[in-house]
Amino acid sequence: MKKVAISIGDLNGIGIQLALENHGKVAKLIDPIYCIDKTMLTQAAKLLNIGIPDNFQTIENVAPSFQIEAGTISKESGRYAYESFNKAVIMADLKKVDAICTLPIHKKSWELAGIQYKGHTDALRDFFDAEAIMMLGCPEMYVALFTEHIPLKEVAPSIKEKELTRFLLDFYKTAKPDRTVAVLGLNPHAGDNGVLGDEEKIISKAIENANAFVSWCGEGTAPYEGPLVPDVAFTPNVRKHYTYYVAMYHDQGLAPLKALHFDEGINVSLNLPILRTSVDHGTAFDIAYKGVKLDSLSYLNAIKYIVDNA
Ligand SMILES: NC(=O)c1ccc[n+]([C@@H]2O[C@H](COP(=O)([O-])OP(=O)(O)OC[C@H]3O[C@@H](n4cnc5c(N)ncnc54)[C@H](O)[C@@H]3O)[C@@H](O)[C@H]2O)c1
Ligand SMILES: N[C@H](C(=O)O)[C@H](O)COP(=O)(O)O
Repeated sequence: MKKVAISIGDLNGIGIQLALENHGKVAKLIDPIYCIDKTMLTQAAKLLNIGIPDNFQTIENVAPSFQIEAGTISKESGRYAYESFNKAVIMADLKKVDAICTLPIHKKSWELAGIQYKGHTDALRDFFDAEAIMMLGCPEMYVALFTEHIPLKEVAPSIKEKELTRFLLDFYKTAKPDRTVAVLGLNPHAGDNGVLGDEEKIISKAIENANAFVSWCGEGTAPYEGPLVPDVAFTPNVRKHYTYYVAMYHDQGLAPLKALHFDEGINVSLNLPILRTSVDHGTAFDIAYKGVKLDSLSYLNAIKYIVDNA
């Protein structure tokens, strides 16, 4: 069975409930090591009124203990979530585990804790000095993000031929798409022949470059198509032609993905020396520690992806 380090996410959120409630199912698929100290686990389990399974394997000295405050942004919780993630990454880097699965963190809590990263992907990029790619989805549809956690106003200037070509080659190499990949335009109507913007010229050139490199290597012909008009790219008819999409920015790709596949979708970090998967949802502070029945499909699918790919 694969050994997997599970970082516990923001303890003021729903991650720990997901971990405890699904441990029985998860332990049938993998050998999980939860990156949480016994004291914090006991506190959370008591608040949730959930028993701790006998074989719930934890680690010690993750970070200083703190008082859990359900649904609250806090620097203590942010620090704990980050250290939990850090421990999981180190275990994977040292090959103590085969992969990591991350439960959700809160970005503001990380910021309050003085953490310079916007999320896990960003931190992994720095840790491994590698151009990690954020891909979310499920077997029906995967979306890779060319830009991710940056303000919208910075998206257009970030679209550069060399960087996008590199991204497309990295994505081809690590996602190993088995169908043609759709690359979205940036502007309304993909610029409408330059009437509404011209970043599509750069996108077209990067697609041309990536396709030429791939076919020059004898790997196949033209894995990429585009730039597609973004507002029709996810209509039912167009989706019949594609499983993989490359979006130019976060909400361009994740709004349609989460509208269609929020429950079952997962997050995978590609182009790294380790495998990391995650749920596609956040900390859900609005329902944390309230006895609400959670949807566990994303978490279970994130574990299953590791079983199939680690
Ligand atoms: N993998 C991650 O670490 C990750 C992923 C996405 C968002 N986030 C972060 O989480 C924080 C909160 O984000 P948000 O409020 O925009 O999104 P969210 O996904 O936390 O919540 C959106 C809605 O979905 C519901 N929901 C989410 N997961 C659920 C589940 N498993 N079962 C039932 N209902 C569920 C919530 O109650 C809420 O109504 C932000 O800081 C965000 O950046 C982290
Ligand atoms: N963009 C992701 C999502 O919406 O699910 C999320 O913020 C997680 O990002 P990291 O994988 O960098 O934590």
